[in-house]
Amino acid sequence: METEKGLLIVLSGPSGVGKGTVRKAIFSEPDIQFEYSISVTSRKMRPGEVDGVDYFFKTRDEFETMIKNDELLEYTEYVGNYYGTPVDYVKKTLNEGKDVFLEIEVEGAKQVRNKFPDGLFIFLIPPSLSELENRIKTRGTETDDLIRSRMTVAKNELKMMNLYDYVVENDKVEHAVEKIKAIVIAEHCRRNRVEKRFKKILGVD
Ligand SMILES: Nc1ncnc2c1ncn2[C@@H]1O[C@H](COP(=O)(O)OP(=O)(O)OP(=O)(O)O)[C@@H](O)[C@H]1O
Ligand SMILES: Nc1nc2c(ncn2[C@@H]2O[C@H](COP(=O)(O)O)[C@@H](O)[C@H]2O)c(=O)[nH]1
Repeated sequence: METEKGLLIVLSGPSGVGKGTVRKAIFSEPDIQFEYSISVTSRKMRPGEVDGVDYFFKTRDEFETMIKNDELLEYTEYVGNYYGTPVDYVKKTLNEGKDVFLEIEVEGAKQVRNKFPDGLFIFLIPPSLSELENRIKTRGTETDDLIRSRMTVAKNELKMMNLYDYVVENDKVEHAVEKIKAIVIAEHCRRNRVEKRFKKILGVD
């Protein structure tokens, strides 16, 4: 019998809204059944980041070779650095019937939507623009110039929220996590997957 493909879950939203924080909180839950797709980037490693855990860190040349070799499902140049999703991992994992979770910016999400129209696209929004700026500043990883660039991009990205299946406000991390988990369960139900899963667990046809 052919294995049913997993669900591709895409979490996107403007820089600083809390995508990484929410994603880490989701993956720290014991019952979570998604596989996280680690992105490739040409950006410099931040203190505390680990190659192969937070990102696969590459030089610009290495990244451009990956583009030429068609190794990326999507990629973009964001505020001076490349970011992309390795295609083989995503396809292999979905084919094994596992859900794959991407945490990417808006341009990349648009490219994924074109290739995987059946994916589940969730857009994270901040409680306000001033709170968004406050979060980027508080993180303390960007210079003032980069904060301004990220805020300019963010204002345009927020206009794209109507292209998503769901919009989730990240007021409190734990609320956003619960909402995203509920959305994924609802989508599985809508696509008749939960019923199949329970039947498998219960051993009924
Ligand atoms: N719900 C929240 N309430 C308050 N602060 C938050 C919340 N979620 C995230 N933050 C804080 O906001 C800052 C930005 O969060 P994070 O790095 O997760 O954002 P991001 O969307 O992944 O950013 P980027 O796109 O730049 O990688 C961090 O300092 C984080 O601790
Ligand atoms: N299009 C893609 N965007 C990605 C990917 N991995 C991360 N990102 C997004 O880039 C920005 C900046 O990230 P940072 O780590 O430098 O703060 C942020 O919005 C990420 O979500 C990817 O593979 N493709």
